[in-house]
Amino acid sequence: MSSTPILSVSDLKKTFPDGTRALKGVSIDVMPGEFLVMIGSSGAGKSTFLRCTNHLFKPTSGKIVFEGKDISAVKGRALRDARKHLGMIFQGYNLVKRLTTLENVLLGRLGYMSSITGALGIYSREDRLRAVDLLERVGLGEQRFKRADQLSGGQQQRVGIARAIAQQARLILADEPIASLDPKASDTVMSYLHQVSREEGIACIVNLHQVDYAKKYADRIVGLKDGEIAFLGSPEDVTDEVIKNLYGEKGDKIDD
Ligand SMILES: Nc1ncnc2c1ncn2[C@@H]1O[C@H](COP(=O)(O)OP(=O)(O)OP(=O)(O)O)[C@@H](O)[C@H]1O
Repeated sequence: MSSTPILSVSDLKKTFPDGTRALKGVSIDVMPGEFLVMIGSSGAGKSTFLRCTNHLFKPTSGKIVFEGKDISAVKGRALRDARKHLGMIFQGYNLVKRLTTLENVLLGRLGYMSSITGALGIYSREDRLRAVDLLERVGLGEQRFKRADQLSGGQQQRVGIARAIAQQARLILADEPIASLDPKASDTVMSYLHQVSREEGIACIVNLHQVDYAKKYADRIVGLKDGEIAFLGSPEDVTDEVIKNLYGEKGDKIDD
């Protein structure tokens, strides 16, 4: 791993208009290719952190440096450019339901096309072949002509992973990618995500409720509590005491 972070967040704060202080000064560096998992109880600020990082929410203050560029206050074209290498796997923010699986992967190429070819969906042969290849890598080669809304939840998340690679993402933000999946589908999605992170050198920040999955896959774990980092360390350092501090009780377990 290189020693320059792909993402460097300093003193990020987010206060919502109703006065809720969701982030109270979060600082973290994410290294290229690093698989970081964020845990913490409901309302701790995990989603807000990811949404501020990709500007779905406007941060109240703080600095966000992505690929060496300060993107804290970018807008319009500069924001689109900044997001070019930022993959997102969000619940309900993921696929265009009426398009096929393959077309959804190809959407990852839009940032690299002119607005006309993009609007007309004129993808190069190279992009198409690569998209088919990527779907095969996430075990969905056979499903490529199926409409996205006919896929299972786990399959949809895997399309999101393929699309992020097509997009040449350098960082994937995944907000509870396995929240509504059964244990088998959860493990499949997590292992594909982890595998592409390793193989492509794509850094990931994954918000999870399940502590066991966090321990199984993470290089480092961030524990958020009341909008602040309460734990930052390796999976082995997540002791029962850490869990008790974060959740006030034992963390969720993989129940299969
Ligand atoms: N749009 C909003 N307006 C006001 N408060 C909000 C808004 N979005 C989130 N919050 C509040 O900010 C805090 C952090 O919420 P956030 O969704 O980031 O937590 P989380 O850790 O992702 O929780 P969960 O695991 O349940 O998704 C909570 O108190 C939440 O109620």
